[in-house]
Amino acid sequence: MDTKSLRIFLHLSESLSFSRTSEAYHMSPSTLSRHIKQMEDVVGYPLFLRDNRSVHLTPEGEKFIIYAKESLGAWEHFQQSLANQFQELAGEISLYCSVTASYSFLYTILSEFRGRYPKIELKVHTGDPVPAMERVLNRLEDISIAARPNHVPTNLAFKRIAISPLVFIAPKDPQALRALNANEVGKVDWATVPMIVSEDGIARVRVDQWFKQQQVKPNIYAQVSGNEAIVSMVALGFGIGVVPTLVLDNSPLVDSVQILKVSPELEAFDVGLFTLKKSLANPIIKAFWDQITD
Ligand SMILES: CC(=O)[C@](C)(O)C(=O)O
Repeated sequence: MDTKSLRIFLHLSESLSFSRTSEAYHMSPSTLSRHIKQMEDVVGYPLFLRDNRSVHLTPEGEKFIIYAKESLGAWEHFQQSLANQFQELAGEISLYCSVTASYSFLYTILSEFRGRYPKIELKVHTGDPVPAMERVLNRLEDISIAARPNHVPTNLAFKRIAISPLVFIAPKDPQALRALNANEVGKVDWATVPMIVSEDGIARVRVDQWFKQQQVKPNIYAQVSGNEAIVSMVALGFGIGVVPTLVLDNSPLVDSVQILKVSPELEAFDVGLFTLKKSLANPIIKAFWDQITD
């Protein structure tokens, strides 16, 4: 039976007045009567007893109220579930970050997001953080995690996740240290010590500036892409490196290296998410962005 008929029946079962119910449904009392008659034919029993002065429900009519309410409830429930399905955000986001960032941040970022938006699929690409911002600018990724440069392009939005000091690290083993002309912590011959630094990017800019300030030309032994590998090279005794502490904290080699106290200290990394400001008009990216609180 159609939902409109069920609603009309329920209205009449409450009003017990053909004139009021016909008015409510903008039909004449005789059309309403015909409607009810058709329903009674389908049900096979009279639903109402009527005479000139009053209208009463029959026992079958009473039972039919239960059926009508249940089926309308089920119908509404069904419609709601369709509506929810269309309102639920679905789609794909691509995210670029370093392996370290995936260890440190993805769990926190994604654990709530996954529950709230199960239909948003995530594509995570990991690698050297240096090109992370560029990849967003070039639309290779929707979002990336990286350190904020001193000048962020105006079409990019940035949201901080963490501050991580940028530190000089040396091998912990005293013999390995001595082999590097750095026999005492804090006493390093900066002109000769082999340096292991980022090939490029913010860390490299800061290290180069630091050496310039010291008026020393660094002896660059290795240029590495990806901070994790800098820790490995230093742990193996190849030189002194520069990495954000975040990378150290997540490195299996953390116990093989030590942080050197240097003055002045390097400017810390301001690590966070990048996306194109334009992309925030996309509800999926906006949903991801909005659930990050620094
Ligand atoms: C998140 C980031 O880009 C770091 C901290 O620099 C890294 O993981 O190397």
